[in-house]
Amino acid sequence: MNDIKIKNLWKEYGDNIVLENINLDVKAGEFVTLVGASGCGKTTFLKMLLGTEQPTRGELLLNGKPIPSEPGADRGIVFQKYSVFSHLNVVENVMLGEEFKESPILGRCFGKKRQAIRERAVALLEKVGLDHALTKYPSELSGGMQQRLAIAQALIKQPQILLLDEPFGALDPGIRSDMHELILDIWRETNITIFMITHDLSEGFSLGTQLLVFDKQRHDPDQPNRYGASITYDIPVGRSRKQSISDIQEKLTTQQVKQND
Ligand SMILES: Nc1ncnc2c1ncn2[C@@H]1O[C@H](COP(=O)(O)OP(=O)(O)OP(=O)(O)O)[C@@H](O)[C@H]1O
Repeated sequence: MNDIKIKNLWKEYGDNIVLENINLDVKAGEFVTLVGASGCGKTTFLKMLLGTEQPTRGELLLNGKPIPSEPGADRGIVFQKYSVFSHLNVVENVMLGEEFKESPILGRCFGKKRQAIRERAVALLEKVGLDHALTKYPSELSGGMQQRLAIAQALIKQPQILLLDEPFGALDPGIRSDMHELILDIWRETNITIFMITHDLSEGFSLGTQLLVFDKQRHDPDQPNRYGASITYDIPVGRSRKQSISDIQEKLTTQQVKQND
């Protein structure tokens, strides 16, 4: 099991308090969606789960132990901007992570080992609907195809936790709904824990099982960095809807207006 427990977590950059007093329990296999005003610290939060940023204070526990302070194969991430390698073709992009794991110096395997990695990569590309484009380069792919590739790239390491930072934000609505189906299929098949940032509250409600709203509870107009955001709503969704979308939407809009003042 990969339960996550967060206790009184703070993140500060110098005198900019980004996150304060974050407390959270996430059971393995949840699909957690994160919403909040721009700049309130959602990406920073994902980076702490990934291990590329460290909390200033507090505890971030995975199965009762501190999350390792560096990225590991158990946690994969997909960003909004395409994070694939432009000089590698589709199948090579997916194989790369595994080749580096097997051969850290060369980053390339040979013979049967390479063949086995290739077969796994092709199977994943089939799952994300890119098996017809194995030898294409990223510049030849649409935005949706590049995000499918980035998802396959993250999945080849068989992570227990998948972190998605607005993965569909740049895509057209039709493509987005295809991507929703894809990510839900992957989540159901693998029982992986997903954390996904979105600016679209209805996406957060419809995809997630647990919706988190990040917001500042205290605000000082003269010192905007004095207080950080915390989790103001932690709602089970998909099962029950205790709060309405419009209620939360109103709070988010108010927060955005305050930040823009
Ligand atoms: N490496 C860093 N050094 C200093 N400040 C940083 C660093 N990374 C992020 N910040 C600051 O932390 C705050 C939160 O940024 P973050 O990117 O986490 O917000 P966000 O909620 O993901 O925003 P958006 O929705 O616009 O992507 C911002 O004020 C940002 O300037």
